[in-house]
Amino acid sequence: MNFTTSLRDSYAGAPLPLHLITPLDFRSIEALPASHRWPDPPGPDQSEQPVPLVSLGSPQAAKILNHACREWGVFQLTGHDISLGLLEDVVCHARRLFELPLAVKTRALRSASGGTGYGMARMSRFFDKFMWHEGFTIMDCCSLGQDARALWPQDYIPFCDTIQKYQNKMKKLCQLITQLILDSLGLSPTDFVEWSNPGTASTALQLNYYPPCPDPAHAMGLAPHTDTLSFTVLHQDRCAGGLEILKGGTGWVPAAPLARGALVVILGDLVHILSNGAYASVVHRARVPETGDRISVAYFYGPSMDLEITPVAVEGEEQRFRSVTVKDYVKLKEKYFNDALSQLAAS
Ligand SMILES: C=C1C[C@]23C[C@H]1CC[C@H]2[C@@]12CCC[C@@](C)(C(=O)O1)[C@H]2[C@@H]3C(=O)O
Ligand SMILES: O=C(O)CCC(=O)C(=O)O
Ligand SMILES: [Fe+2]
Repeated sequence: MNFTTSLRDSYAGAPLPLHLITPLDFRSIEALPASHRWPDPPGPDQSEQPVPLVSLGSPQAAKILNHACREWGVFQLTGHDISLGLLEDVVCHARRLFELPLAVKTRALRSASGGTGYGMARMSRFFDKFMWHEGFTIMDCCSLGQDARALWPQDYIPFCDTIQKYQNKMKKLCQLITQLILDSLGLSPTDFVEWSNPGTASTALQLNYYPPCPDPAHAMGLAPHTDTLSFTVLHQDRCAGGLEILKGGTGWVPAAPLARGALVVILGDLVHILSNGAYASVVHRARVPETGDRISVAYFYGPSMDLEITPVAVEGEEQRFRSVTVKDYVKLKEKYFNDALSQLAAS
């Protein structure tokens, strides 16, 4: 018997009402409804420098990574072994999924107390406006098969195969990224075993779809948030109108891929806690493109739900956060959302 909580179980606690799960039938909408109209979001601050680029294998990689984690909380990654072909396949399957009629997609609707399947972003309940967005969340092999069969009863295998291949590749890449981050924080190989055990890692894959929008300037793709786990590896299908990060709490900086196949690594709250705030999780949002639609594929990676995280304080610095297990932090985030980290502040 295994009593370890999975990421999936952790989201089963607080049931959500259906109107916070089922997206709008975006294709049938001709004007932006008031429910989806956001007060003018400030445009990006184009004067900023571009997000730092870490090229795996380059002699500069460790140095740039350290700088990027300290100053930005985000970096672009090239030199990884995820092929362009696989990245394109995943986007292609995501598109096939989101192009299904709403009635078919809702056959795989996330349940009120579930973490996986089709629906709005989980965080929707923390905002009074709705986002111009549909998502599909995958947390482990069982839910994948079940949800894919609900969508394509006869033809679910190609989708599952591609997703599984992507998850396997991403998991290996994330182990490597974890190693780089931990090394750069001066942690030991023992810590690495705990933080990146592929057998107990907490992972989730999220397909994001931003449909064509009648009024992109007043719509919000994904509202500002930080990601919960250690970090997120994001693939974007286009080079404009997408991810923006909040730099230094002031301006929104676009983080479109700098090269074909460049992935964006977004630091999450668990690395923020571990690094005692030195590698801060970065607030980010997604805009809606001016024309056409947009797809992004986010892979969330973290350690076992049972791992207790204790901040590593450097140079006699005070410990800024209390120690917390991953599962307790996930609960705090579900309750307090963007205030979860301050709930953890050491008194
Ligand atoms: C492992 C994760 C990470 C989740 C929850 C769960 C599965 C879905 C992820 C997202 C995806 C969209 C933004 C976010 C804020 C959301 O609402 O759902 C993410 C959240 C988090 O990073 O907190
Ligand atoms: O679509 C994007 O660019 C952002 C996606 C994101 O932030 C997420 O899935 O958590
Ligand atoms: Fe995110």
